[in-house]
Amino acid sequence: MSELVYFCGTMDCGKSTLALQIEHNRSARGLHGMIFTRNDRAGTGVLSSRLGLSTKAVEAGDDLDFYVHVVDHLSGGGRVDYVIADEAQFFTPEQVDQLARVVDDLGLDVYAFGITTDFRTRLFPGSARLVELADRIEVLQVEALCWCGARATHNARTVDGRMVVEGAQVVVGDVNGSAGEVGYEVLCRRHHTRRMTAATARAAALSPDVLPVDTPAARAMEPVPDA
Ligand SMILES: Nc1ncnc2c1ncn2[C@@H]1O[C@H](COP(=O)(O)OP(=O)(O)O)[C@@H](O)[C@H]1O
Ligand SMILES: Cc1cn([C@H]2C[C@H](O)[C@@H](COP(=O)(O)O)O2)c(=O)[nH]c1=O
Repeated sequence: MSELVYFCGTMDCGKSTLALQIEHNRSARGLHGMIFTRNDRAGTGVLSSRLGLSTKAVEAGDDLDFYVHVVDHLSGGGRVDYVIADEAQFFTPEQVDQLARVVDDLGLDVYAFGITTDFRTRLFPGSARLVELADRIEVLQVEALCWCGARATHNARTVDGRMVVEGAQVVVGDVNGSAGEVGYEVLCRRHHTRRMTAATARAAALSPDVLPVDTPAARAMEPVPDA
């Protein structure tokens, strides 16, 4: 039975890497995948992972109909055995309906990958529709970690290491943004709620106004004395 599977997690937890592994394993057995992405950091028409691997992909703008695209390919004599769709949070809800139709009407497995919530902890429209429609939701098992060592569950948007809570829902970027630019940092819920990033926690730990806290995480934040 074919399935719509939604693989989700925070930024930087290995979603694109898993997408590339699924593609590798299936193509190594002679199967043909159709690969889509949208707004990958590496550029248009490419699905890339931070491990350095990448593959060509169809850029899925708002006007792309996934179902029509796959049907057109099959009608032209092409072969499609499964579909991979990365950065699925950026898809429209209608596009997620089209992915479900690829499963139900064409009998193909669809593997979608994306973050569920934005920097304000709100669902992306595409992710919400995936949660509503997916046959299976898989949370990635490689945990991204908050600076405190807890499992990271939320994505913070940062500028110069400080969390920001205003701005457009979609701003393409990476963890560890450069100075003055929008970046992202994954945090546990407690530190997302307190708007405490690694940089602000470090600044607070160094401040003479703050009482010393003796926890492993606090010790890890302490400056290393000169040798
Ligand atoms: N230098 C490295 N050595 C080992 N693993 C790395 C390295 N750089 C990144 N990674 C792994 O890659 C993951 C990010 O993979 P990626 O597929 O780009 O994430 P996502 O698509 O979820 O944002 C990190 O969580 C880490 O596990
Ligand atoms: C939280 C959040 C993220 N984004 C962008 C930033 C990246 O370009 C992608 C996520 O990519 P990854 O492969 O999962 O690291 O989403 C955004 O536009 N808005 C946000 O709120």
